[in-house]
Formats: sequence, structure tokens, C-alpha cells
Amino acid sequence: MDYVLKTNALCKKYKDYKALNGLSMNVPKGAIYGFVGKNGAGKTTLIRLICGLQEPTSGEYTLYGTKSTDKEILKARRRMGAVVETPSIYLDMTAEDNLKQQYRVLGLPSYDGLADILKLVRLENTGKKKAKNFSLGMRQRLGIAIALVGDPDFLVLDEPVNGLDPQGIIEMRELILKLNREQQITVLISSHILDELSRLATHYGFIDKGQIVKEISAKELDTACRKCIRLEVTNTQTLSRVLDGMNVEYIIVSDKAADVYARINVSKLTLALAKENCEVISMKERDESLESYYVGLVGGKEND
Ligand SMILES: Nc1ncnc2c1ncn2[C@@H]1O[C@H](COP(=O)(O)OP(=O)(O)OP(=O)(O)O)[C@@H](O)[C@H]1O
Repeated sequence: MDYVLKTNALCKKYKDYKALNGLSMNVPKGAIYGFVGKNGAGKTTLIRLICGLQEPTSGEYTLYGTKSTDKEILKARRRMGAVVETPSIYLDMTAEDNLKQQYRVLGLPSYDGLADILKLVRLENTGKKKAKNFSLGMRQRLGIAIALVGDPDFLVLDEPVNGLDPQGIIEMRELILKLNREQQITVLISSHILDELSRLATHYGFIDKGQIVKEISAKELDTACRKCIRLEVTNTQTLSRVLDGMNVEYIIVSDKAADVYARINVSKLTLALAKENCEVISMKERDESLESYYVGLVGGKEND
């Protein structure tokens, strides 16, 4: 698999406090990577490091295969656009002028593509309206538009839906999906709005106390979180045989229990088991959503 970003044992200390404590993460090319963690877990610190806004205390990362210690890293970073914390926009300027400013900052020879970017983020009709009169959602989209100048293929968004109303959240979701699917942009999103993230992410990295505690693809997570029935029986070998006969998907999870991933006819199953002297001790539906998976991994309390 190709990776846009790989970090290796990254550490960032603020005096004696380790904001990042040996963080290793892998963002696959083409992914929407949900970077999930509590307040203070170290998400923004990681993002600031890869954007070159701060230096790691130790460890390194590679961006498009270029090491952070290599001087070519500046070139690799030009393939990346980022909106870190609040978007850096000029409130007294229009959307178009904000973009023109960014073209100048990057030293681009012309405003080629500017109209397309405005259209992409749905700000093409804002005319003379200044950014200070935009809604929060429009400002966030303008922030993304600025990050898109220079045609990056990796976009890093720090809490992009924080504070947005439901409509703003939907628009942001649609924009991110469009950028990923139509423009093939790899996206790293930090967020703790899990429900929203689960509608977007193809991969997750769970961070806690400056370390990645788990990386998992959405597909794997889906399997891990699928609704199932946990059956406790006196004999799992018999249960296996009976379930095989019924052609249902299941996993034996211990010597007494199995998770069954299908709607089953309970009385038929109980009867079939009874015929073979196997008793059902308990039966419980399990529904592990992203949130409970996350809480199971890192617990519920904040770090700070
Ligand atoms: N410049 C700094 N000086 C000292 N401590 C800092 C500094 N920046 C961040 N920290 C601390 O490092 C830890 C990680 O902060 P960071 O902003 O990376 O967390 P986060 O996961 O982005 O959280 P949030 O969701 O609240 O933004 C926090 O405890 C924070 O107080």
C-alpha cells in the first residue's frame, strides 16, 4: 500500500510534558483518515508538526516518501494543504481576494483555477461580500479553498465541523467527499464528532496521550462493530456444527460463547441444540458503534 504520510515514534515535549509520546501513524494514499482523540490527546500538535509549524523533539515522519529531516521536505509539503485550528482568512476581503492573496503568497504565476476552487467550495456567488459577513460554514469552506490553492493532493483539516450548524456540517461532509472522490485528494481529519466522522472516514487512527492506540480501516471497524447476537452455550463445538448446518456466519469467541452475525430463528436453533444436548445459557444483542469502540479503546475521561 502507498502511504502519503508515515510517522515514526514522533515525540513533542513542552518542557517536561510529552504532548506526543512516540506516535506512529500511517495515512494511506486516497484515504479519508479520521484522526480521533480526546481534548489534549495531541491531534493538533501532530498536525502542526507535519505542517512544519513546529519541530519534533525526536522521531521523524515521511511525507510522500520524503523524510522530515531531508531538505526536500519543503517540496513535499507543497503537495499538502492544511486548515489548522481556525482558518487563516482575511476578514476584510472577499472570498476571491482571499484566494488571490494565497496565489501571491505561494508565488503562483497566474490566478489559473481560482474560479474552479470557488465553485468547488460553493462560494462562487459571494461577490463583494466580505469574509467577516460570512457564516461560520462559509468561512470554513473558504479556509479549505485557500488550502486548495497550489493544487495539493493531501488535505489536512483540524476539527473542520466544530461549531457548524447541521446544514454547515452536511455541506462540509459533501465537500470533503467530493474532494476525495472526484479530485483524488487524500484527507486527514481530526475530530471528536464520531458520528459525523463515521459518515466519511475510510480509515481511523485513535490517539490517546500522544500515542496511536489503534489504526483500523472503516471496513475492519464495521466488522468489529457489526450487530450480532452473543450466544452463550454449554458446548461451542455442537453450536458450531448446528450453525454450519444452518449456513450462518459466526465467530466462536470463547469456549462458551459465539457471536452470530445473522437473523436466526431462535426456537429452531434452541431445538436443534437441545437435540444434541447443548443448552443455551444466554442470548444478548450486541451493537458496538464507533463511539463505544472508541470508548472501549481509550476510556471516557478527558486528558486535560
Ligand atoms: N505550546 C504549548 N505549550 C505547552 N503545552 C502545550 C502547547 N501546545 C499544546 N500543549 C499541550 O499539549 C497537549 C496536546 O495538545 P493538542 O492541542 O495537540 O491536543 P488536541 O488533541 O488537538 O486537543 P483539542 O481537541 O483540545 O484541540 C495538551 O495537554 C496541551 O495543553
